[in-house]
Amino acid sequence: MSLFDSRISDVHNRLNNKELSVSELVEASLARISATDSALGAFLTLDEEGARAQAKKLDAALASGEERGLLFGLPAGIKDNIVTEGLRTTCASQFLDNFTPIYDAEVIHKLRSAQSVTVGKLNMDEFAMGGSNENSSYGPVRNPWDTTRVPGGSSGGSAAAVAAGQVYFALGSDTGGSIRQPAAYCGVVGLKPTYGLVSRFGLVAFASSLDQIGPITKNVEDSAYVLQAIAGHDAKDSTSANVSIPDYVSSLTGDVKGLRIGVPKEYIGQGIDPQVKERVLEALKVFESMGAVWEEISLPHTEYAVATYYLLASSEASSNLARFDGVRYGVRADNPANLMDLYRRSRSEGFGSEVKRRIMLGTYALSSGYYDAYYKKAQQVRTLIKRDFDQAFEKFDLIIGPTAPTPAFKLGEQVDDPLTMYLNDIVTIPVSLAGVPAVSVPCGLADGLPVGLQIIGKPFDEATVLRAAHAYEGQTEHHKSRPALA
Ligand SMILES: NC(=O)C[C@H](N)C(=O)O
Repeated sequence: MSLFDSRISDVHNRLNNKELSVSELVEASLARISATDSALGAFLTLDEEGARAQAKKLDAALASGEERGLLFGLPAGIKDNIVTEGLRTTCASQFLDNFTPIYDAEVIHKLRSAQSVTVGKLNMDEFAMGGSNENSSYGPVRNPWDTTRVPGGSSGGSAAAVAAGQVYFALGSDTGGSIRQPAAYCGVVGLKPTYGLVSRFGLVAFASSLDQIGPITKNVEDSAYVLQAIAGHDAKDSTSANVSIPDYVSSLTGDVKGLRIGVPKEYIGQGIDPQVKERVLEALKVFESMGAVWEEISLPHTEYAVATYYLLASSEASSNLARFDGVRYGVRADNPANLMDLYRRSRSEGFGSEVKRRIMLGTYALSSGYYDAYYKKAQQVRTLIKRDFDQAFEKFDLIIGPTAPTPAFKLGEQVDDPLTMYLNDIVTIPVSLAGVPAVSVPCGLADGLPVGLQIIGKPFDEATVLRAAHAYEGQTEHHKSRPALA
């Protein structure tokens, strides 16, 4: 068994018993990265020196018996749209190729307090726009289960790095599925928290009303640990919720007897691969065997979710990305004739084609004369989608379905077809628009590729989502299957 197959609590026991040191953990992570990353392309920046120095410090703390943080000594990878002081942060965009932040995101600050070790920054779709990691300026990430396939996106590097045992856990960000879909494709656990639970301070904004940071891990218990470390109110993020944070780790132990589960017929109907549907139905049987009850429900506005998302997310992106003008950050066009020329050329040369597509779409939707028909209408539909969830949660504790309609597809298969690419998020996007929490857990294979089960909960009820996921995991072996490259 590899070091990276054991749970956080097991690693902590071994550190306690002096069977293992933090330096050994960090060396194992760096060795694994050097052995596998030329095949995967998960890392954009490695901080070997920083990681080794931090490991030394933590080993000294261990020897002196100081109190330890929740994630003590665990090598972690960070999606490259989360700013890290002194460590290059590119958002996988050539626009930010030379950008080194001068401060840490709040989640990085929290990881520091929890005493994990950041080993580097992870590849992604440029500015988190994409579902395959093929929109990175630095080349795609490959799926550790089959390197001819995509790892999903936009947190593809985060999911692949965890699946391949390069790091213990990773942070990703999810706007319309970017944590859950790559977690599903790579056979790992990906949690998108309730909007507002985790601070967005220092997350490079894509669509501010949707973006959330969350953990990608090998199992549900570890997910609870990482969430525990990063959740909580932050005055620096005006949308951060001031709610009390439960003990996620200890609430894992309850059972799921009597839990009421709704299964939207729209999530297992047309467009869903039959094998994916089969795996979901098998998972529901496991829940039944544990005493939960489920019935089919309807979330009637599901069919409008993808269109609504691409109007709203692109509108917000067009506004957020206005700050990349060639003056304030990153790359600047050579010898501009005047200020307009500097803006125009820096943006034309700096952004990739998907980012440009979203900026144009969003600018169009927000422009006068079209605003009411597109942006405002999409906001109204978002409310209807949110109401579907509110109504379902009056009767049910959880909603369950697949995370993605198919398993991982081949590299290159959908790059020229943005609409097909957008439809991969058909069952993650409604959850994002409603702002509710959801986790993707492995629920078996289809043609040798992982399938993800999506467990969706009430706002700020991550404890129930994780408890159900943990109970399911305890009854199955799916999370133990490992990719060829692990
Ligand atoms: N960012 C996300 O959550 C993924 C989604 N596929 C998008 O491109 O917007």
